[in-house]
Amino acid sequence: MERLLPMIILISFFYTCINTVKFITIEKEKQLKEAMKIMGLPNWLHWTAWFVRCLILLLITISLLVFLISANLGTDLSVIEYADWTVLWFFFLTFILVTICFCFMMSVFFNKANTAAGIAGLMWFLFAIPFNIAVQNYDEMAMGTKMASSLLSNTAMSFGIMNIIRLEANQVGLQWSNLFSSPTMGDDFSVGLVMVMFLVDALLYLAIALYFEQVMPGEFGVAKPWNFLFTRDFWKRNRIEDGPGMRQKMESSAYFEQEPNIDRAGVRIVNLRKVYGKKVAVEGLNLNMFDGQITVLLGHNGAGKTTTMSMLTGMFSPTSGTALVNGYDIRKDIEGVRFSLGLCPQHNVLFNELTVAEHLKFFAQLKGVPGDKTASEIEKYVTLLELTDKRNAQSHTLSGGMKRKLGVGIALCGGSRVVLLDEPTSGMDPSARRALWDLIQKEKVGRTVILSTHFMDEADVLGDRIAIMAEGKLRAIGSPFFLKKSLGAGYRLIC
Ligand SMILES: Nc1ncnc2c1ncn2[C@@H]1O[C@H](COP(=O)(O)OP(=O)(O)OP(=O)(O)O)[C@@H](O)[C@H]1O
Repeated sequence: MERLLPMIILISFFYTCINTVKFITIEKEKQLKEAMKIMGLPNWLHWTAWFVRCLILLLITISLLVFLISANLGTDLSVIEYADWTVLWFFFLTFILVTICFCFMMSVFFNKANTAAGIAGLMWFLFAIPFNIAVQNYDEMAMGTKMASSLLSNTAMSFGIMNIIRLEANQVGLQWSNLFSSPTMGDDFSVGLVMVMFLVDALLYLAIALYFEQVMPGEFGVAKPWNFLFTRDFWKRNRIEDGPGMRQKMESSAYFEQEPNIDRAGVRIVNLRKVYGKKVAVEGLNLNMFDGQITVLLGHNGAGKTTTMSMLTGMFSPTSGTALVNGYDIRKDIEGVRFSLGLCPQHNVLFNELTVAEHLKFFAQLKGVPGDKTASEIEKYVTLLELTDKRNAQSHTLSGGMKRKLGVGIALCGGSRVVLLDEPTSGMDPSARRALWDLIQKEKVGRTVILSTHFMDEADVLGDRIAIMAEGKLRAIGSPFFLKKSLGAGYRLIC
């Protein structure tokens, strides 16, 4: 029983454990986590939500387990006769705290959900190996060795169960009064010490998870330097107030129009460069995008528009150069950048089970809209997006065009100051495109809107300024009128 019971407990936690790792990693894999963080989800809230969810599930598991092993049901599992069930329950409660932190730790190292779940399942049982090796000569083991092996939570749990069974054999059982006494003469290791080790392990696993999440964020996200904890930027929010003083002299030429006379630029891009392996996706980009204007990034497939936007939102880190978004530096303070950002990514990032209204509510609240104002915010965007009939439809039941509309609504809601729309009208019919154009025009007041497209007509209608990109470089920038004048070819009909 000393070996069998730990194994039964490991198996009963196994399913919840690998599922938790899987679902946390799915959020990462499908970019949902980054999308939520871009629109204001604080990291602590993300982990707390997962913690509470797992805690509830595992509390049910341990309550059933304690009932099965300690109630006198006459089954093979009814092995506990003398122990106080409240101490047992508390023992398992500390074990589930460390188990949740174990799941968090496993999930940060992988980008693919199935790989993460597979490896986590394997590690779950590997973490119990030291116990299975040590169990034969447990009584001869030094205290230090027992403590060190207990850094693996499942080994610590197995030691704990072993002591609980020995206390049963002594016909006293585990009680609050003997929590820190060993059932074996001359041994200092006890169930109480195991519980202390659970808490030490939980803190250790959580620290590993939070640290590696920052330095190895995976496919999406900006990696912090390994010593980020010791840098000033990590502890101090650093905002540069934008205004006339920030105005740089931009050379005007045949293809580059003089900048408009607007004081505040929501986005200032300085020498931004991104290289994927050997492919230079964005090369030395210098561009300012102003308040109250729609700046269109126009370019063919592969011109570098999405890469530029991804760097502005912190989805990818730049190879060199930087940008100030609303005064925050994308290399140093991505949380500050995200404070005022709304994003409609190129591929719809929606929760299948949430309805249109629930999406708007969730993202509006993430961006800080107070509870009593969310209803009017939902109403406003459901009406503007012409999705009134679909307000209670789950997102997976919407058509492609409706999903794009919802994505734009999510980006705009909550008063985002800087709004990035990556090909917002792709897959829409002509009338829906025109309706969306009207909406974007109406909503640009007081915001810096950046929109990418490869449709010339869209750029012409929407763009206050159009930045033409090709092969990662800015080739021309100016108002539609300026560009038509300087780049226009062919016939000209003047009426
Ligand atoms: N994750 C990646 N790994 C390697 N190369 C990439 C990656 N993402 C983009 N690229 C390359 O970088 C270049 C710019 O791609 P990007 O997606 O930014 O272009 P785009 O202008 O947004 O095109 P589209 O209109 O098709 O979305 C392309 O040549 C693309 O193949």
